[in-house]
Amino acid sequence: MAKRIEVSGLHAYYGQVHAIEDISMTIEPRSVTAFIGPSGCGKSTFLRTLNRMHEVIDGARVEGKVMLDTEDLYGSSVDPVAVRRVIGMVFQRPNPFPTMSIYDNVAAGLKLNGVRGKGKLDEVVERSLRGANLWNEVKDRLSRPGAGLSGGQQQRLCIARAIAVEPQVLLMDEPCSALDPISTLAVEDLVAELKSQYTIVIVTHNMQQAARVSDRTAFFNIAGTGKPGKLIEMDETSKIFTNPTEKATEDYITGRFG
Ligand SMILES: Nc1ncnc2c1ncn2[C@@H]1O[C@H](COP(=O)(O)OP(=O)(O)OP(=O)(O)O)[C@@H](O)[C@H]1O
Repeated sequence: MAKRIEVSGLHAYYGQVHAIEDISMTIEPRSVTAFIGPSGCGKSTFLRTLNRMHEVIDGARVEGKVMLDTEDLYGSSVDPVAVRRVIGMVFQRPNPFPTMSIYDNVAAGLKLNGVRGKGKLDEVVERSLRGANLWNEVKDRLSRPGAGLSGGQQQRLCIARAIAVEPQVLLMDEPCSALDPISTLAVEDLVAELKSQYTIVIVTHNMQQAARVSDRTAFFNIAGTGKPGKLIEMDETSKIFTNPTEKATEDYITGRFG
């Protein structure tokens, strides 16, 4: 299921604003890749170019190439909605559909994909909630609103919703920033389990988190206000955190940045 992402020469713009410049990298399947870097360096923008979410913003555009195994995601015959289906996304703030039950939150994407039949839906909902380490906490209240769960539970519900449709890649944009430390650990444990099946990319401001959950880390930086963000280096996480090649990376991870 997991696929490799190969990015080459990627630029992203918001109207006249050149947000990220000339990014090339390979994101390996069945592993976790972390994106770190100071605020405004374009981590979230770059993440959103990987599943064609960037272009939903008025005036936003992308140049360059993103390959998902052998498929060119920006190819002229590619449907962006289909791309978003195979490259799922989990956002900073848990965003369950507020009026829907826990069950329907997880089943929504399946129903949209035309899956019918209670037996099949029940099976996928249970498997996804188990996969998100949430089943035991919610199995007796599946018909209650998803919005009634705690923040950490809501985030795991959003992860269950994302994995229910069996994506090939899971993009996570600061998925723990609104969570308490216990819920954060629950989500990190989950990420560690999911990586055996998925290609996972996680944007995080928390460097301990990047060190705990990721196999490879990409450090992005920005030369100054109004300048585009750039990829400075990408390597094994242990290398980035102990012996980075670039001085800018070392300054950032040791807190000397700025
Ligand atoms: N909707 C938008 N319209 C115009 N400019 C935007 C928009 N979203 C982001 N930008 C700009 O693009 C640049 C990169 O922003 P982005 O949010 O990707 O950075 P980031 O590294 O994820 O930041 P943070 O860590 O603070 O979330 C910034 O200069 C930002 O102001």
